[in-house]
Amino acid sequence: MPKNSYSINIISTNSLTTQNSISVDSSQEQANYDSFSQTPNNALINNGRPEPPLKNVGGLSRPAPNSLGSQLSFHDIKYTITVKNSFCKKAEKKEILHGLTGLFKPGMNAIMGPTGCGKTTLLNILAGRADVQKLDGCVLVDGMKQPSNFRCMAGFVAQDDIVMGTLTVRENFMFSANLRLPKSISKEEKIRKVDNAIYELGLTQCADSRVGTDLIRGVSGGERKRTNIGMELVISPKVLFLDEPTTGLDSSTAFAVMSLLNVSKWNYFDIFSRISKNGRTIIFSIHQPRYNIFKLFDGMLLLGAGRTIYHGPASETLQYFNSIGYECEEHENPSDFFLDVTNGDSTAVKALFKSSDKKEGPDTDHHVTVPGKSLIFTLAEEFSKSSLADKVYKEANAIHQMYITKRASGDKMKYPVVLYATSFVTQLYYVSLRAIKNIIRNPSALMLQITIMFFFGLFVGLLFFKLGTDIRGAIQNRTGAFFFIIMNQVFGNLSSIELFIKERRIFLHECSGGFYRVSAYFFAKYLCDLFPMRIIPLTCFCVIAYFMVGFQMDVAKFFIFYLSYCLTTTSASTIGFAVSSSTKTFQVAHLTTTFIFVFMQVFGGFLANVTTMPNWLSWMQYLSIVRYSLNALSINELKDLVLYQKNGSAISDAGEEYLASQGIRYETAWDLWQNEMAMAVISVGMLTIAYIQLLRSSKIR
Ligand SMILES: Nc1ncnc2c1ncn2[C@@H]1O[C@H](COP(=O)(O)OP(=O)(O)OP(=O)(O)O)[C@@H](O)[C@H]1O
Repeated sequence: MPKNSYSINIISTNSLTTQNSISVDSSQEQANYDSFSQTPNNALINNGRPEPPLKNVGGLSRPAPNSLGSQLSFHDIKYTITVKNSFCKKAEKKEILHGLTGLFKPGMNAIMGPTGCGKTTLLNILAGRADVQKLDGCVLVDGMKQPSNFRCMAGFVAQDDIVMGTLTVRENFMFSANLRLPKSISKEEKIRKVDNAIYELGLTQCADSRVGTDLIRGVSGGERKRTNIGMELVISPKVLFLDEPTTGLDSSTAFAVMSLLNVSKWNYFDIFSRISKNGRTIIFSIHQPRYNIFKLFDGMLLLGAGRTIYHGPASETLQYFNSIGYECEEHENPSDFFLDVTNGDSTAVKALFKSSDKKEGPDTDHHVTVPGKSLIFTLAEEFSKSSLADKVYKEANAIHQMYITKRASGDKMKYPVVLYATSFVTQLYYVSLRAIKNIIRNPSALMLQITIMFFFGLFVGLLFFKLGTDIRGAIQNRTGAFFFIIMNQVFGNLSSIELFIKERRIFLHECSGGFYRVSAYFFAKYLCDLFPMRIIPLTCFCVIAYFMVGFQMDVAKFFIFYLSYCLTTTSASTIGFAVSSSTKTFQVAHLTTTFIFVFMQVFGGFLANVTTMPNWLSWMQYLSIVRYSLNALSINELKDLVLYQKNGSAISDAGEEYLASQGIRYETAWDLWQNEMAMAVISVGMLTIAYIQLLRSSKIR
């Protein structure tokens, strides 16, 4: 027997039972399970060559009936997207998945198929992460309607690694455990779970190394992938979804990762205590796994152009294809063979020629001459007619029928809804802690902001050093200083646009995974940006500039100056937040925010006198934070300012005269405070927009 000959090997001795939390009698349950499990005798497939049985397909036996995993069934799933190929063309509807039905049980369930066949789309649907507007059909979890927040209960490892690179592996695991495990679990228990995860995932060596970002070298690709998986395993979800977990890994690392997942069938984190040997449900999409990975699979769904080509026990796949006339060559990897079959090329097609005389084989000419979709269509039809499909569909339909019957009889059959594991305050605390760690570990942005403000304060101070009270330049120089200060503060806050764009993927992933509420993330990010990145640098600037320039030496006036400056900063930065939470790209956010700031500058009162503007245009000054800021600073400084002529005579109302000429009302305290209020209102308004946009984006998938 050649070492590398592949065949399906069947376990027949293990107790083939399943968990099924819907109330079916045990015989029915056993029957249901068996239809999805391996055939009881060693099968002779691979063109009839006998193979010794695998000791253990998947390395482990089937999970016990009281398994910790869930059973997911999906019924007539259709997913339709709207595609607009060009600006002039009308949008067209495109169906990606064409009425898929099936079920996944505790164990390792693979979704395979060529690129673009709809694996990720189906995975997202099963994980409750797909856009329900585009979805037709239903997904049942343990025979009950999938709750809308199912994504909070299940683990999901995305195709691209999404993990905070500035934190260490351990810190990332702790972040997940602290936010997603309930309060009832003690701190010590959480630490134990994290330690176990680190140990079991083989991350002990790099547990205290940073994961790494685009700029900072961190752990290796395989360790990064395992960190992503660990973030989900640490909460021991009943169902774990993984989108192409082996992509980008070398074959032995890929095997190591998949073997670890296979272990998790056995109630991953109880593996030491051996409390139980119950399995979890692991569903993943995968491209072309090597043979020893393929051997780990229990269930398999092979897709082609959104249709089912095969669905059933992984160990029966080759047998099935053999039965319809496709033969896996002796040294060929089954995964490559499946792709060849669905793509209609290479060895699979050669096999077709060989098997063309088979009675039940497909129409060889048809396959060879009509590649692509029609081949897929034929394969899908072939499967739908098979006895295997009959078994799977019967089982899935029985679950669906039971759900419909129970619902009709008034039983809501709702899956228990799990809300967030932690409170708003806890979430705010941990997200803030992470944000602060991020700033401390990547201090260049903060240091740059403080340094720029420090030097800019010095520059303004030197340029307008000790302005004095000589009437010839006092007012012009003061308004010039205000211009510098306001423009510096407004445009200096362009950096705020990166707040929600930079971490957008992490936010969407974590929000979908039930780490935190949008509000907790929003306030944590805002507060952790506001104080270190805005308030500290501006305080530095204010103190230097105010005293060097020599504005009026009055405590109240200094604090009003400081407040006006704070409000200018916050309103400018919140405009940046509102824009950045509404767009996905940095360039769009940058251009939009710059445009808004320039527009505000025009109506700010420096470049054009707003009193001389036509009415239809001058109202725009009320949208300008530059205008409010200038008004507040001017009233604060120029009111009650006594200036002196060359001959030494005092002029007490020169400042007021200037204010009047600019259309700035200054008589009452309200005239000053209404400008401060306006900036505060703009800040709150922009924060509200930013929050709503973030909330919206967390729901768009
Ligand atoms: N939002 C979308 N807009 C346009 N096309 C989409 C969208 N979502 C999915 N598709 C298309 O639907 C098909 C299935 O996509 P999906 O990502 O599910 O495939 P896949 O099997 O996971 O592919 P891969 O293996 O390359 O990751 C592809 O042709 C894809 O281009």
